[in-house]
Amino acid sequence: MMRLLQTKVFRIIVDHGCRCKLENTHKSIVKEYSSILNHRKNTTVSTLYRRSCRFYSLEASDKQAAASEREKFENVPAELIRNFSIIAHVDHGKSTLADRLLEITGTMKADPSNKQVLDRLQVEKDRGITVKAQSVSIWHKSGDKEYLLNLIDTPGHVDFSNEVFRSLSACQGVLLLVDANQGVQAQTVANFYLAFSKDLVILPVLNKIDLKNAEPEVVANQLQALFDIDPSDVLKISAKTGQGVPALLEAIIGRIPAPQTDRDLPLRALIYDSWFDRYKGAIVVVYLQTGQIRVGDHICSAHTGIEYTVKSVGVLRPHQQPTNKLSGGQVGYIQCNMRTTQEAHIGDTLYLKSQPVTDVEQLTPAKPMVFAGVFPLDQSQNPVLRTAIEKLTLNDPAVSVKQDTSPALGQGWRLGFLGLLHMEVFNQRLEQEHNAHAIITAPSVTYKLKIKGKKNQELMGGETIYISNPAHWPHPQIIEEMSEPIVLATIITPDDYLGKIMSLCNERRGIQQNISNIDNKRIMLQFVFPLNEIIVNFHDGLKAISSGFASFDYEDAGYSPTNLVKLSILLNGSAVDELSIIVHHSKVDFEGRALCRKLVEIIPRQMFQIAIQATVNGKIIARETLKAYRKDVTAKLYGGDVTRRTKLLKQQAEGKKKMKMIANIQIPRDTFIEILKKE
Ligand SMILES: Nc1nc2c(ncn2[C@@H]2O[C@H](COP(=O)(O)OP(=O)(O)OP(=O)(O)O)[C@@H](O)[C@H]2O)c(=O)[nH]1
Repeated sequence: MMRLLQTKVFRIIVDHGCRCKLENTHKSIVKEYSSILNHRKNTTVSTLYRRSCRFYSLEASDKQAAASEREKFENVPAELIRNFSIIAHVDHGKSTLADRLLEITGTMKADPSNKQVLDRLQVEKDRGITVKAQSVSIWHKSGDKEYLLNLIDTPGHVDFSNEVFRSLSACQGVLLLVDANQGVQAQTVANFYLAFSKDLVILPVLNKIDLKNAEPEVVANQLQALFDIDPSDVLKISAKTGQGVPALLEAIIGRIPAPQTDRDLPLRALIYDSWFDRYKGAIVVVYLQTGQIRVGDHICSAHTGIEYTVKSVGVLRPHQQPTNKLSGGQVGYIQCNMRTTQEAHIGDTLYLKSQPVTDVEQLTPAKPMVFAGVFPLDQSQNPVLRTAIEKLTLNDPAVSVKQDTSPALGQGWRLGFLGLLHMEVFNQRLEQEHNAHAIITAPSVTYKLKIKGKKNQELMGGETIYISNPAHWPHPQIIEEMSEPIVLATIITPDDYLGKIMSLCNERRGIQQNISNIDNKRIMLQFVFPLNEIIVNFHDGLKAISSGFASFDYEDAGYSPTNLVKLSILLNGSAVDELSIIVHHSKVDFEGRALCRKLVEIIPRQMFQIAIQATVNGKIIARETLKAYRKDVTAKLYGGDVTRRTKLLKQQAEGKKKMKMIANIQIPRDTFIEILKKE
């Protein structure tokens, strides 16, 4: 009977001209019809017929709705478009505001489980931070007009400010979000000046006004004191409860200008983001400055000159929604079979082959600040790691990549990152998104060295070289001058913590430049720091001594003369260059002792004793001894089941896989980073 009914159901569908669908999606139709089939005992064939007709007429109306929405996207006039980013200090509520905007405009159903939906990467969910800017197109009705709002949720952490910078090239305005409880923080200042320098309209928005400690008036006054923002222009919202968000939507429409574009001019599509799709290759996210682009168009890259045929275009909702064309002023994606990561160049402009354009806008590429070696656990995993790095750098173009080799770790790469968090996130994404496991060496900055007069070793006399790998540090006798990268840092703190923060800055060789009051409780400090003093642990240290209240941001400030030495590590007499670091001469003894102490903690005891020594120019300055010990994991087992013993030994073997054999010593793969983390 069941068979008969099923057959009838499918025949009915076939009779309604859905043969193709039936044949193609047999399983899914059975699933979709399961509710009908579940009631089959009491259902007549004619009821099934009626239900199936309703089902398909519903599907047809869905299709119609999708087609009319596609048309809406294709025909939206530029005057009805608003392109903006949400920028703010870490945790001031950007992603939560994006959630509310999606809900209030009906792009996403209101549901308490909708939390930071634009933070789609696993690493973002794990860490609760945004690391990747995410664009989304939403419709909003205001009066009798429907507007297309293209919003970009950006990261807040200083290491990802490059994402903010790129996103701003697709915008005419920004929402500068400030937590009404915490007030203006270091990244608020940095983000304000970034948007200001790009001549964007800035909508100041105070968030979290639902919190009982919120002080919207005080924070509005801070904005006035620092940025000359009129307090009456400041909007007050709670991204969590939605309070004030409808008024914010009206302000976006009223105060942010529509993009200035001419759709009759030749196409100029600025690439500001990209990602890699396993089946479709590189997909680029573009802002159309002028012109139009359609599926089937022949386009060229201004950067590489390579030609492509457009396979698909569309908008991000935030999933990909295909359209037939994109027009000037719009933000959307283009898939055109770009095969390699180098082809999808951020800041590149795509134009129509038939209408070449010149003088294209260029986005300055991000400048990596921190460098580290990345090596496979064993050389057989080299191809996997290479592919993973290639794909990930497409999604994270701020990472620079160069081939590298190390005597102990083999063939690998030297990667440049914007900061330590960026490096950790990249490593986590390699593992989570590409299942590629790597050893990452201690991060270092790029030093500038001038080599003495005549030709020395491989180097030319008088030559200036840049060294980011301590293993390549030349002999001190041939160095004439050395300088290190410095940064101008901004710290904002309640005045109670000023004393402790000053001593931390002095300890890190900071030189004070400026101090000013933001209001009667908060102070803004500016310091120049050597970059290598703040890449590891400075931010955490600052947070710890200020109970989380101080915030920190920095920008590149060039190079400054210095006096540095290479601190090398010997394990049982063998130099392990991968563990060496460059330190200021005033800190050599302290750092040498700290490094040896750390290594004793990190390296597991082994069958033999290990001498750990720190040396500078061949002179030993610190030593620790790691005693011999064999961990017998089965020691606690008295007789019993042999499978239990094998299981323990297997677990021990798995643990060993995470180690690297260097100078005959098993070293855990995270040693290289752990040693730099100060106690
Ligand atoms: N009470 C209250 N909490 C809020 C509000 N907006 C955001 N939050 C909370 O603040 C925390 C940070 O919010 P996010 O939206 O992740 O902040 P973000 O600025 O996107 O963070 P990053 O992207 O990491 O810089 C979360 O715990 C939110 O629930 C608000 O209006 N009121």
